[in-house]
Amino acid sequence: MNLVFLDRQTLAPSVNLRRPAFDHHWQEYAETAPEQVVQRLLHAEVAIVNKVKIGAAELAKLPALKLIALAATGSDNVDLAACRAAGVAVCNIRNYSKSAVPEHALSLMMALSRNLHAYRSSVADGRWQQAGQFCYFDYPVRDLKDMTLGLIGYGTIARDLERLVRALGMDVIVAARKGQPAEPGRQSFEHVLAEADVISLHCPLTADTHHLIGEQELAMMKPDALLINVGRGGLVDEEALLCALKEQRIGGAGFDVVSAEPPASNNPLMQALDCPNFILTPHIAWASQAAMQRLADQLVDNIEAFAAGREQNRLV
Ligand SMILES: NC(=O)c1ccc[n+]([C@@H]2O[C@H](COP(=O)([O-])OP(=O)(O)OC[C@H]3O[C@@H](n4cnc5c(N)ncnc54)[C@H](O)[C@@H]3O)[C@@H](O)[C@H]2O)c1
Ligand SMILES: O=C(O)[C@H](O)CO
Repeated sequence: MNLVFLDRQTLAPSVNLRRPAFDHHWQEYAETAPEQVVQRLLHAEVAIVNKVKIGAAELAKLPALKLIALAATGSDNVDLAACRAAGVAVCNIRNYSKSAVPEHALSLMMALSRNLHAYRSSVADGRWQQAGQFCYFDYPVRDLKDMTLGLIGYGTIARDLERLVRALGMDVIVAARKGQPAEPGRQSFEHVLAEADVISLHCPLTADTHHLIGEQELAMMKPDALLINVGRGGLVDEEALLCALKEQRIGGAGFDVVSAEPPASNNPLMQALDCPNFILTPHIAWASQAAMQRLADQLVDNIEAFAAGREQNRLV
């Protein structure tokens, strides 16, 4: 079996990626540009990708391909419908980041609610020396205790985040899918937007969730609410968020993801970086050594399962 990993560099060099325990030929590339995908996968039965895009146009030219093994939970870079139509199986990685990503989301929430970023910058700028007393109050400092977290998407990561924040004394409400009514355990999407002090996004990026949060939704949020996005960039209309931040219509935003990564310098969120209440990290919520190693082990498990004729973590 020919296995080709198109973007090996998306896993840190410290990760031990064992070779599958069956006869195979392994080829890996540090990175792959869109125009190189077909040529590199021409003889591959198994394509391994983290973020390289594979769509209907590529699949049409890859008759040998049998499996796309995602080195990620998110599958928005692969056209699942086209894979189904082409008879190409797809599997992803599950549960590997259930500590890492919730901890990152919580870090963003804490940093924003206490304005750590703004205070750190002002200390660096000499503001403390000018304060004339032992402290100063340029930015609000808020406790998460007694705040309400609104979860959009309630899978592995969201449930672990819920466990963490409940220990801090936060209340948690979970949104029903947009356009669907409230049901036991789920409040309507609009109710969650209006009631939560912190909104955190944990659903996949699909046609249904693209720009789930836009101008209208931002306007429904409390004026001091925080928006956390460790899911996917496309979930939020970035222009609308930039306006809301600049016009101080929301309390702050903590993002680990943007719509195109790495972001172009004209990405709206790059223009939000001078807002003291906006924090952007470079898609590293998942990237603890422990989580990445779990991902790498599960990636090879998935491929071995496929080779043995077992369905494991299959999306298609
Ligand atoms: N920033 C990072 O480093 C990082 C790491 C891992 C995962 N992620 C992202 O986080 C997402 C969630 O990961 P997970 O492990 O919790 O996945 P999961 O599959 O366990 O949970 C996703 C949840 O979203 C729900 N959902 C699907 N469509 C929805 C919709 N239209 N509206 C509301 N909910 C919807 C699903 O029912 C499911 O409960 C992934 O899809 C990925 O995009 C980011
Ligand atoms: O979806 C995921 O698992 C993260 O984005 C890392 O690839």
